Formats: sequence, C-alpha cells, structure tokens
Amino acid sequence: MTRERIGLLVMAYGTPRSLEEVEPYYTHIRRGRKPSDEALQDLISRYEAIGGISPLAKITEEQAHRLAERLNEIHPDQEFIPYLGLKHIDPFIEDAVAQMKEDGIEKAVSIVLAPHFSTFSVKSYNGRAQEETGRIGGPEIASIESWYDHPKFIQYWTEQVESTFAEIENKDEAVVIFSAHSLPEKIIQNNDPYPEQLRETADLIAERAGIKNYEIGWQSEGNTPEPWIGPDVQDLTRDLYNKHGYTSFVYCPVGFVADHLEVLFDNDVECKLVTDEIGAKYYRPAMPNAEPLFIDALADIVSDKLEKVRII
Ligand SMILES: CC1=C(CCC(=O)O)c2cc3nc(cc4[nH]c(cc5[nH]c(cc1n2)c(C)c5CCC(=O)O)c(CCC(=O)O)c4C)C(CCC(=O)O)=C3C
Ligand SMILES: [Fe+2]
Repeated sequence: MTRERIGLLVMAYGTPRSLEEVEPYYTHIRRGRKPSDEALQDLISRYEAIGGISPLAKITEEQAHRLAERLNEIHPDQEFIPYLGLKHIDPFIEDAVAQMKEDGIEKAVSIVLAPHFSTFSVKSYNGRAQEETGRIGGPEIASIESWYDHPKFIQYWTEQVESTFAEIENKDEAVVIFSAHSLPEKIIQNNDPYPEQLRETADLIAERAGIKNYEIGWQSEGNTPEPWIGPDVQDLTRDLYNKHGYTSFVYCPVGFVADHLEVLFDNDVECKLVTDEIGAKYYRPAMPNAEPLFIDALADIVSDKLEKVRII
C-alpha cells in the first residue's frame, strides 16, 4: 500500500542568512519601506552583538525536519513531507504553497512556530497560506491556530523552570518573568486573545512548577511612536526589584520557540544589563529549539488537528 502524502507546512518569522540580507529583510518587515541608515545600522549591530548572524535559520529548518521525522514515526500509513514557509524572507509562505502544488500534494496541515494566536501574527501567516492556495488551486490546508496550553509544551517549560530553580539558593527571593513579543496596543483591541493566552501559558507553567513569584512582561517592542503593550521586561525588572528586592530573575520568553535575536539580544544582553545594574542574578532557561519533548509536543498538536478535520 502506498502511504498517503501529507504536506506539512511549517511557518516561521524568518531571519537574514547574512548581513547583506538584513536590508531586504528589514524592508519586508516594514511592508516595503526601506529603513533609515540609522535604523539599519542599529539592527546590523544587534546581529553583530549575537555573533554576526542569527542561528534562527538553521534552527527553524531543524524544527521542521525533526517534526516531519517524528510524524512519520507516529503515523506509518502517512508520509509527511515538510515545507518551510517564512513570513519575511524566502522561501516565503507563498513559495511553499506553490511548491506543494507542484509536488502534487492535495492535503496539507500548517503550523506556525509561535504558540499564541494574534490577529497580527498567526492570523496573518494562516491568511497568506489560505489565500495563496485558493489563488493557485493548491492543496487543502488545515491551519492550526494556537497551541499555547498543550501539556507537553507546558511540560517543556516546567522542566526548564524547575532545573533553573534547583540552582537558585534563595528561592523566595527569585521571580520568573514570562514574556512574549509586544504588539502595538491598537492591534490587540477587539478582543484579540494574545495577552490572555500568554497569561494562561504562564499560569499553567507556574502551577506545575510550584512557582509563586511570577509576572507577565512584554519585550522587543518596535521603534514607533504608538503605544505598545507593556510592561516592558526591562522596566518590569526594575519595578519588581524596587518593590520586592528580588535577587534572582528568571526570564522565560515563552512567546518564542528558538534562540534568535529577540532572545539572545533583548533578553541576554538588555535584561542582563538591568540585572547587573541592580546586582541581581540573571537566568534564562534554554529555548525549545529542536528538543525532543518540544518536537513531540508539535507532533501531537499536528496529529490532533488532522484527526479533528478527519484527514487521518
Ligand atoms: C508578534 C511577533 C513575533 C512572534 C511571533 C512570530 O514569531 O511570528 C515576532 C518574532 C520575531 N521578530 C524577529 C525580528 C524582527 N521583528 C521586527 C519588528 C517587529 N516584529 C513584530 C512582531 C513579532 N515579531 C512587530 C509588530 C514588529 C514591528 C514592525 C512593524 O512595524 O510591523 C524587526 C525589525 C526591527 C525591530 O523592530 O527590532 C526584526 C528584526 C524575529 C527574528 C529574530 C532573528 O532574526 O533572530 C522573530 C522570531
Ligand atoms: Fe518581530
């Protein structure tokens, strides 16, 4: 019997693969408007500060590849074929959909490598995939919307928090900051579930790990005059120190799933500046990347979706 072929569309933000690609990448993020020289230099210098270029490109590819591998182990009657579709650099989401069609894929499932739904992030990824497949008569795509509360995803972070706390002597003087990428406040009006989903992720992890001191923070906000969701993680660190005198800060950027600029710079450089300034200890547990427990979580999430829409 031939195995049923299923396209596995894995969507992610994308990152420049060289410093030369920073300008077109940044221009795409800005919806076609070139950044000023100053803004471009600032972004290049942040990439330089994390070692020249982000490890994200390689990690995203590995996540997609391992996820397909795991799904093929679980489902011997299907053959999952991975396609990477990126938001801001090639291969774009549209390129991946076109490739699936060219390869004769009729059924596909899509997952975004970001746990929380927002109209601005996940909705736009899924919208682009659905629009393109409609336009070219490509495969039917079952799109996953969010997976911020999946038990194995929660377990991944619970284990990270527990092993970090095992290193901390004065546990009562430690606090966990759970964070996600900030968004302009106007985007999350109209009942966008994004902030509530982050809150739920944090509550679930804190409950499992038995953590009493924890807060929600927002990070990596853009450089625009409009208000962004707060509190920003750096300001929050100072406030918590002033109010409670915490001596250890544990940063869990649970809105992201990989080592990349927003974590390696915005947490490991910028938040660390603040903890150094106040004389507190800085901890940032390992990101999920291609860890087997995390890949297993994603495989469950994809399998559940396929069963729900009766593709398998
Ligand atoms: C919600 C969200 C996620 C999480 C969900 C998801 O993953 O989709 C995310 C992830 C990421 N964002 C990333 C990089 C950047 N995001 C930027 C700018 C922006 N992000 C935004 C939102 C998000 N971003 C927004 C509203 C802007 C303002 C631009 C505008 O006006 O619309 C800029 C421009 C410069 C700057 O502002 O710093 C860069 C370089 C990288 C890759 C890092 C690497 O290369 O290692 C990753 C994973
Ligand atoms: Fe971003």
